[in-house]
Amino acid sequence: MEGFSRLGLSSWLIDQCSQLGILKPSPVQENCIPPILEGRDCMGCAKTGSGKTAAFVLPILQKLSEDPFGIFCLVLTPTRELAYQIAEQFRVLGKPLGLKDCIIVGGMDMVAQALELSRKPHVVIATPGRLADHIRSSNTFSIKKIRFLVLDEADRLLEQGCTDFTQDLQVILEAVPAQRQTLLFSATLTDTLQELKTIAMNKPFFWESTSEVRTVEQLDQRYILVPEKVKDAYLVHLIQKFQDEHEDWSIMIFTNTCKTCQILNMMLREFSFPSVALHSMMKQKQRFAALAKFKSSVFKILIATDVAARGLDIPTVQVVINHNTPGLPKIYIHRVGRTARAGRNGMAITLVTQYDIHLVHAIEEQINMKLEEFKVKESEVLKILTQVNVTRRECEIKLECTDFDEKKEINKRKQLILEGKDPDLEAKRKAELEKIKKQKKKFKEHIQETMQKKREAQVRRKLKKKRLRQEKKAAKAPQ
Ligand SMILES: Nc1ncnc2c1ncn2[C@@H]1O[C@H](COP(=O)(O)OP(=O)(O)OP(=O)(O)O)[C@@H](O)[C@H]1O
Repeated sequence: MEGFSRLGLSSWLIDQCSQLGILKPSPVQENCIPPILEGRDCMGCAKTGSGKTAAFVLPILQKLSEDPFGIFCLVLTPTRELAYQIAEQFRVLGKPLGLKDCIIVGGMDMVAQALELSRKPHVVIATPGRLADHIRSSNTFSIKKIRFLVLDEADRLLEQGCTDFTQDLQVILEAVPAQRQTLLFSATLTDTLQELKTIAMNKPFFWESTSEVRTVEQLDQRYILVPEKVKDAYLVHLIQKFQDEHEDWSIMIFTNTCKTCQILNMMLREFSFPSVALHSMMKQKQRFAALAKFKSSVFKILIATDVAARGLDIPTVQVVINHNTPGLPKIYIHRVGRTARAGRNGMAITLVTQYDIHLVHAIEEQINMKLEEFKVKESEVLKILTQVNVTRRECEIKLECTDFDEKKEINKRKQLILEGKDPDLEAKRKAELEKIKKQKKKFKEHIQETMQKKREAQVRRKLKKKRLRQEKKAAKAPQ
């Protein structure tokens, strides 16, 4: 208990912490809570599962208890599930305050959210897209007086990845006061440090854990080198092995696309594995239900896209399997961070094909350690290979009979409309770009072909000259 009071936190907060089993501050809490309580902006970069959420929730609650009003704090986070998780921490730790929170995420009823916002909750936890929509369309609430702005997974919010938050972020930053405390947290802040400094301008306090290795010590990191065609058989074999060898087990599997996620889930269920999928093509209610069932161990396997890669705190996860090697080391760090949290042990296994070896090298360079090979009896895998591949193909055919691809197309169109673009015009533009690309490729190939022909002709000419010289020499030589 001594630890937290030394940081300047009140006894009621320390009592709340102990109810969650938080007895001693973790390094990120120890280092970031005092400057936040002093009123400084803060950027905290610490490993996955090291307690970054409480590092900002605790000092905010302390400040809120001293001068309570709504809306006091705005937390932005990249995914809907993460918003609910953060809200839960605020709720539990802030219970004695009678804390009112409000979650503003996409996929949920906008009118109900607008009503909740108008009731001036103390804390708003939001994904940028939906909050920006509310700011654009409603004048029944204001975030002009907030004291705290938190960007959780701050580097992701600034990235222009497949979901680009930057425009929405701009709208939000224009709606919050310049006089505020800004707190930025992530396990991977360093790449976006300069951009982050433009958001946290109040002489930010920057803290980064000093350890050389960027993943947690308790995490056993392995790889299996597999040909693409036998990947699924390896996956099924690995799951079977964990099921056979462990009483209490729970696995998260990451895939690169919604479709693969869906197909693999169907396939695992064909093999009677207790699995459930989580990806952005699912309805929000299904997403929450899937996560809740996995958290409560009704399902032991969660198969997900990178929508679940960051922040989710599910202590029971013992193993993370990367069905594809992540293209960016940062994504790898967050994915494998879903296990071995808060001092627990865990294992991460990455399936690597011959085409992904350079990606593994990039990951190893970033995390500053080598992955070890996970030994598997190949003969065991070969026994199930045909059955697994046939089952997968059957699942693919089943999925083709549904409107999955169509839905994807509709979602894409919806997204473009939300971004203020005309989907048909965009399709035309894309087709034109494709055409130009093809023409360029053809032109390049044509040039390469011409150059090659020239080179060959040159070689032929040289050889001919050489031959002629030799023939002349031979003719001149005495018989
Ligand atoms: N001081 C502490 N002692 C023990 N457990 C803690 C402490 N602080 C937080 N925890 C617990 O550790 C777990 C991980 O915390 P949290 O989700 O905040 O990690 P994180 O650093 O935000 O991870 P990520 O980078 O993956 O988002 C949670 O279950 C939390 O309740």
